[in-house]
Amino acid sequence: MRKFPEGFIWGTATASYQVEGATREGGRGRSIWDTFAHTPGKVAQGHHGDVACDHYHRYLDDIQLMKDLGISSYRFSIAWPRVMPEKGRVWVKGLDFYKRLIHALLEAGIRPAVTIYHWDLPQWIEDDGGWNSRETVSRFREYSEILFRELGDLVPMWITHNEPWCASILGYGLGAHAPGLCDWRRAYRAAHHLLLSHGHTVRLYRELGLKGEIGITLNLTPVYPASSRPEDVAAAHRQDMFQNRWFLDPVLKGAYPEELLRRVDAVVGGFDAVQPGDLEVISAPIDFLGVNYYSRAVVADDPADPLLGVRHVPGEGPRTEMDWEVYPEGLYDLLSRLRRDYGDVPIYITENGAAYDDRVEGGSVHDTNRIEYLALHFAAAHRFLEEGGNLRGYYVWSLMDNFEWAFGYTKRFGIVYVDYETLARIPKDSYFWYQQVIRDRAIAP
Ligand SMILES: OC[C@@H]1[C@@H](O)[C@H](O)[C@@H](O)c2nc(CNc3ccccc3)cn21
Repeated sequence: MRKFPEGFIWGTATASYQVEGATREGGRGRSIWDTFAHTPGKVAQGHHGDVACDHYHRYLDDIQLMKDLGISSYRFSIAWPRVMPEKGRVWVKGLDFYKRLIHALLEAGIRPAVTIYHWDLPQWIEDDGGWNSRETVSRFREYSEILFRELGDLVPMWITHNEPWCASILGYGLGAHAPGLCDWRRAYRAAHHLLLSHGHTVRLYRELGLKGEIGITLNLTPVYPASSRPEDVAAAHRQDMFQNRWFLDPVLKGAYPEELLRRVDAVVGGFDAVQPGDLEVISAPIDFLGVNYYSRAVVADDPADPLLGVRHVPGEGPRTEMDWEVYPEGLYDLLSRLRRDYGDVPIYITENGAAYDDRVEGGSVHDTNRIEYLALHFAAAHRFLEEGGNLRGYYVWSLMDNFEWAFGYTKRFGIVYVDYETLARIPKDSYFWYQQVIRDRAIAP
């Protein structure tokens, strides 16, 4: 058996817009994802989060599932539109649901890990410029201060942002996510303001003297060259800069990659969002780095690509329902690279999991493919730990099937199946497998 350390944190993760529903309850205002999902053509089959998994009303049953699972921590996000539903209005009572949720988690012996922002920006803030506007930085700090003052003594772990790369590139550059804009200049500016708001919020957390830990979650994708040809190796370097170092370097080294700044200058005419002192704020020391890992990228040189001169090529591994290659070695390589290039920063894997075409058969879901995926990735994490890696915990994405952004409910990541007709929860075989791993604090050799 491959044992994990005493005190290793086993968890599961979700996000507000993906599971809560109740989008018109408790005084909640509209988010950019309400707008985006209700815009025809943006989300598969016209799906939206109005009901989702109805976690807002079923959270006690879901906590019982977590308690039976045996996890020590649950990562979830707070919906900003519940606290700032409209311009000029703060609705602290919008936190009542989260206070109930947190107290119930603590009573169940489960450590709450709160993501302050997981993409559901209040629509009125987007109407005011959203993450393209520097004003949103101060609004995010104001929002964070409300959370810290209301929940700071109850919540021991805070994540400022989930995947600023996605929020900026997918939301403002490629238009695949809310708010659905296709403007690279806004994407770069949004990325900078997301990072700046992270730094100010970390500083605020320190100023308030709160006793927990705070960090940021980045989606990180190790990049491999399609061949050993120098031009493919150079292409992988460029993709790594765009995919990973763009956010890792400012947060952990206090500087953007020089080559990125040159490309931004060439593509959008300069990085006018950066002001003196910003990078010092962004690199405020953090207590941990949250890593979301799902798969790797393999790239070849392609001069025809205007942005980076790269072409993605498929890896040779099996694929999940998201058409992502199953490549557990990439997790080990990623964690080792972080330790090598960024020092011994404590790491939590804040998301890892897979979507598969799960079917209910006689009241069970035999998701052996997901068990295999998780076993291979747990083994990669264990290898890193064995080499002295500073890995604190692992949050499986996701506790339950949920709203998978532009794919709607067509992709299932949960270790618990959700019947969207009845909202019944059915623990999958992977739930019971994970339950045993937690009991053993080990995986089979
Ligand atoms: O797609 C699965 C999850 C998603 O449900 C989470 O909300 C989000 O935090 C998340 N991030 C990734 C990895 N990054 C990513 C890459 C391409 C598109 C969307 C997300 C996967 N996931």
